[in-house]
Amino acid sequence: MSHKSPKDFFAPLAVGAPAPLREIPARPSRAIHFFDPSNPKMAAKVPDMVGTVDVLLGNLEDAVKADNKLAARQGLVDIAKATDFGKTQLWTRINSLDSPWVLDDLVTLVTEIGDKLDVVMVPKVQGPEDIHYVDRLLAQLEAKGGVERPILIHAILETARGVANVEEIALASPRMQGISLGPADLAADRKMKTTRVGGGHPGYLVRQDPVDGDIQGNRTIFQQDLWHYTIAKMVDACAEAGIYPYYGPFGDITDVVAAEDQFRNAFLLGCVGTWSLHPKQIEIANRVFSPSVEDIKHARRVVKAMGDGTGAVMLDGKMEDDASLKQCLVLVDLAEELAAIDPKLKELYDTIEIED
Ligand SMILES: CC(C)(COP(=O)(O)OP(=O)(O)OC[C@H]1O[C@@H](n2cnc3c(N)ncnc32)[C@H](O)[C@@H]1OP(=O)(O)O)[C@@H](O)C(=O)NCCC(=O)NCCSC(=O)C[C@](C)(O)C(=O)O
Ligand SMILES: [Mg+2]
Repeated sequence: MSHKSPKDFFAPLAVGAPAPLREIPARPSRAIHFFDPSNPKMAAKVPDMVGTVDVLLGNLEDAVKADNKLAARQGLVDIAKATDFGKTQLWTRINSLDSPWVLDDLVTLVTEIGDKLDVVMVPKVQGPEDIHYVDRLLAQLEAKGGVERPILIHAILETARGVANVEEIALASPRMQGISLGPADLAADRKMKTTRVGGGHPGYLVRQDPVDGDIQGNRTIFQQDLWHYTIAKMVDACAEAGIYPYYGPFGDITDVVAAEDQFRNAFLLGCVGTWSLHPKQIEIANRVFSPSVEDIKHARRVVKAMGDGTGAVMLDGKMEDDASLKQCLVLVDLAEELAAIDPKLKELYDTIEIED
């Protein structure tokens, strides 16, 4: 296998394309809100959603009817041209690389609205070769369209081969911004026997041992997380590459409680955000992926108690040291990033008083 030199890795892939970024900026992206630009009712809501959600994503792939593919592409161009997105990011999900639409998706979007598009989400990524293809094409189109900053790439992990190659995918290009779980396609590709879009399954469980040998007796069951292995693997791949992991879709729109649980599991495991498929999932995602007041209060106390950041101290009967401080700094840094774009959170975090 041939490797690129570090020098070439950070060189533009087309004459006239912008230089790749050395680091992917930590822009808040708690909810990536999906809309179908060919659906007039949804499209009409998008301008008013600016500022209420970190990312608005014009979806062109699955969930858009085949007959509406061209209308969705054009609808996204029209919305992007007519809207000032402020601090809200604009992403798209293009059609899959083996589809008849994807080439025109990329050509049209980059040349028409490349200056407004922050991230291109690529579905069903199988390996680094898929990222290399999009990488070169984006560079050519950026050069053609005079785009001045590189458009980033986000991969969806939704095939068994993609999961097997996740580390290589994460490291495939300096454009890689992050990776999301695609639980529905992944389940089908793996031949899992589920029929839901993300979330748990009541049959996937561990049962308490029989009490006094009574097998038929009342035994507590603990439902397990079907996605733990994949999310953990994705989080490690993203952390190694310096990019951002995301949960993905939770299809039971009415079950806001289980959606919140799934999102929180992902947050605790290292994800920075999730998808929102319906307006009511935005508030859940924004809340879950923002550190709580209690977390920030505790984190700031540890930072204060640790002084120069070395050694060990006792706080409330617990040992704190260099490593627990680093965990606290993850939360403190995230709170600062979020406060910079969310005035309500800034106010909330600013009013926290730290005890000794
Ligand atoms: C579920 C659906 C059909 C329910 O749509 P509905 O109209 O029946 O729902 P509603 O509750 O009646 O909607 C209330 C209002 O909100 C609007 N609305 C509703 N949703 C949105 C939205 N997203 N953005 C903006 N507005 C929205 C809707 O138009 C309506 O407007 P109205 O009050 O004027 O009548 C609809 O919400 C929807 O189509 N959401 C997006 C679905 C989507 O993008 N799916 C693809 C991502 S998941 C995926 O692909 C899997 C993956 C990763 O690939 C893999 O695991 O393999
Ligand atoms: Mg899918």
